[in-house]
Amino acid sequence: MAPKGGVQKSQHFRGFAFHKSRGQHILKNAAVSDTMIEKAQLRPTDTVLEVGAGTGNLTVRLLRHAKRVIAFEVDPRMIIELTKRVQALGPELASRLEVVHGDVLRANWPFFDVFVANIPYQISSPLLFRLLAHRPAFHCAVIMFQREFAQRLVARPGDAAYCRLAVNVQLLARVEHLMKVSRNSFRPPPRVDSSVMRIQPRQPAPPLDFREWDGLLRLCFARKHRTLGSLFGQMRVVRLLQENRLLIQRQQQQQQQNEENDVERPMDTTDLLQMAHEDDEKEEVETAESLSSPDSDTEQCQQATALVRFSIRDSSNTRGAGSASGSSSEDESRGFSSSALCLPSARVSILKLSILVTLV
Ligand SMILES: C[S@@+](CC[C@H](N)C(=O)[O-])C[C@H]1O[C@@H](n2cnc3c(N)ncnc32)[C@H](O)[C@@H]1O
Repeated sequence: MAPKGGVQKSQHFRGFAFHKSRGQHILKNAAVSDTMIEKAQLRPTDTVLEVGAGTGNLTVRLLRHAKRVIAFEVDPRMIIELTKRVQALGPELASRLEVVHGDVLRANWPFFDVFVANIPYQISSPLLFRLLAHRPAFHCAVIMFQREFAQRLVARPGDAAYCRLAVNVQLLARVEHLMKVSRNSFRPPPRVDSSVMRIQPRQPAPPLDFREWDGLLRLCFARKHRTLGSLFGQMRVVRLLQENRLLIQRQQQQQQQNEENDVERPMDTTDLLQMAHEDDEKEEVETAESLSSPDSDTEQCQQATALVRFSIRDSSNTRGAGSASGSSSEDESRGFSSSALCLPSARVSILKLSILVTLV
């Protein structure tokens, strides 16, 4: 059955239609596949993870260079084609392939050394953060992205494309633009251009509380054209940060009283994963809102700080304080805590921000 979102009926492969909603644009340019594999610098001992194997144009090449390839694919029709194709290559190569049927974002991921994929673009952001949160960390990833998304990944301070995504990804990984790929390299051709990127996780990962960090970034990027100085100079923002501080203090006191034996959950990359899902969507919404509202500076700032404030309440609720009135399920789903968003700590985090942004 065709998934929701439409089928490009004019584009068929061996009798079946490509589903646009699943990002089914087969990479037909063999030179691009070969370059991706070359840039991944595969060793014969490597286990490779591929997402969206499709009919196997990349997969069959990967099998020739790696010890093992684990390929996720959501569409059973593609899996049938892929399996037939790989079996025709002989038992030795076929035995190196493990195909996993299902949505990669819902699956548990195995261990892998290298990630190589021409992914469905609609899952770029969650997939990327899932990658960066994966432990043990992989050696390198070579990924085809939509060009605009790729440009955001490498954007530097001052660039129009500089955003939370850029800061977060560059904080956690070295990101490199490897090559531009035209839409004619795919069948059917997508409406957008593409770029191949190399991503190498920084090891060890910076010792940060990712929820705290992302809470701060949300404030910093709440209004794109506002400087940090003017943002944090606003009385409204300062007042909200002070309120946050009081809330945190109350939360800590309550925690001490009620949960003496409770150990604080260590910060881990799950927090990073959580924020990633919200990253792009939130930014797009914010951009749309800011365009439609000429006087949205303070509103956006209020929204960002209000979200932070709600999250503190939510976080105290999950520790047994009951349900706070006024917190929507959307707020609850955000799940970032804000110990950094109390005033003194926010100053420290701004310092951290400038140091880290300078470093990456
Ligand atoms: C851009 S095509 C790439 C196909 C092939 N790797 C190639 O380069 O020719 C993306 C593939 O990802 C699959 N796909 C889409 N969403 C997926 C998901 N959530 N999990 C796993 N595979 C997915 C699609 O069915 C499609 O085969």
